[in-house]
Amino acid sequence: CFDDHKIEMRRFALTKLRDFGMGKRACEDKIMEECQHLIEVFKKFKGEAFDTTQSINCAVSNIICSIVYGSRFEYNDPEFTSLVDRTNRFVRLGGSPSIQMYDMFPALFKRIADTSKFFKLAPASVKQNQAIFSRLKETLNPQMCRGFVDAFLVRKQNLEESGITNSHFHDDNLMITVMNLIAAGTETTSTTLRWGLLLMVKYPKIQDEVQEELRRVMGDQQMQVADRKNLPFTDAVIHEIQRLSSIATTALPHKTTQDITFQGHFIEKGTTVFPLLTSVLHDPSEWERPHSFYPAHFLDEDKKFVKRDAFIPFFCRRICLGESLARMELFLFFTTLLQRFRFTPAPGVSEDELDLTPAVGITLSPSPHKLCAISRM
Ligand code: HEM
Repeated sequence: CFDDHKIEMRRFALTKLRDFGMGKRACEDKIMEECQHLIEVFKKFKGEAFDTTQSINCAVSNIICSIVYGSRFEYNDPEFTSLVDRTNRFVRLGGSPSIQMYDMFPALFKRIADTSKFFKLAPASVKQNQAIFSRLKETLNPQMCRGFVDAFLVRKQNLEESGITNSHFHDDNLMITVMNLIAAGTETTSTTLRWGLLLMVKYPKIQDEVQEELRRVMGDQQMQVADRKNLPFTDAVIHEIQRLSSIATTALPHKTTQDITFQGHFIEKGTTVFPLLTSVLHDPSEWERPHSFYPAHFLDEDKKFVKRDAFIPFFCRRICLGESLARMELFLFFTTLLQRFRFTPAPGVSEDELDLTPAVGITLSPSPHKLCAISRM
């Protein structure tokens, strides 16, 4: 459900995220800078098998961190790695059946659900954010906001100076909004990217085609979002990665605003509904090969990219707040990594043996695996 304070926070978050570059050129530069850091980490493995989770999480998290806090972190900074690890554990634990049932029917499952591990994670994140906020407050300059937190603090200060003390701009709302943005902006995109690399390893012929298109159109040039339109096959592959992995199985809970009859079922106004995104992304009446990795879902007969109405990984109404950022990140990280590396299974593992069964969590992520990144340049 959406009350006044959520609407105000959502609107403020969206405006400020855009002000700090979300979906714009400035953000593109940040992502490309982060790609270079990620490439350096991958290169250090010298083609040996490794688990990409930590480094991809750090790279993706740094984008939302620099928008929210105003700066990025080094990948070996313990403050950062603990933040990223905790976000990861939070998402994994939050997807356990008992937490999911508690989320949907809190009154029924309050006593039964084992929420202890899940809720233990929150105090550490709160403490860590309080320390970051204090540092930002000490150096706050209202004329030069570095990120979302600064903008929030300046708005709060201005309201207080005008004598308004009951606004929604208070410390608790800052904390919850920041924690939501960091969690939503890290796990989703990094999980999708990890699916992308795993699928490239599993289907090397599709990886060949992507790399051939990148070579033909881009050569060694640095990627830009504007290049997407010239790379229809690669674009189709990225869409198909999102469709097949369907990392967010449901959207957030929504409430019906009027009585409605849906597929013969009467739903009363004010009922909470959980839209099942996977049921649409894998719907056999919408997709030719719903359970296969088939980039042609997004290509026409002339091999041009085509949009599909049933492609709704970000949902359709009151959509994901970070969609434009996520789309930019997926395109730039995926294409830059494939320009620089050939991805193969760990030695002794065949493509057939690679398991695509997802691990349970709030998002569906690949099961633990290692892969090799072999430098192409
Ligand atoms: C591949 C990446 C992503 C996917 C698949 C995804 C998907 C979704 C979905 C399905 C929702 C629920 C929408 C609804 O029910 O109304 C959502 C909400 C949200 N997403 Fe994303 N998301 C992604 C990346 C991001 C990023 C990078 C951010 C960073 C800002 C972000 C921020 C949010 C926020 C703040 C919400 C809650 C919006 C609200 O309460 O109205 N997401 N996302």
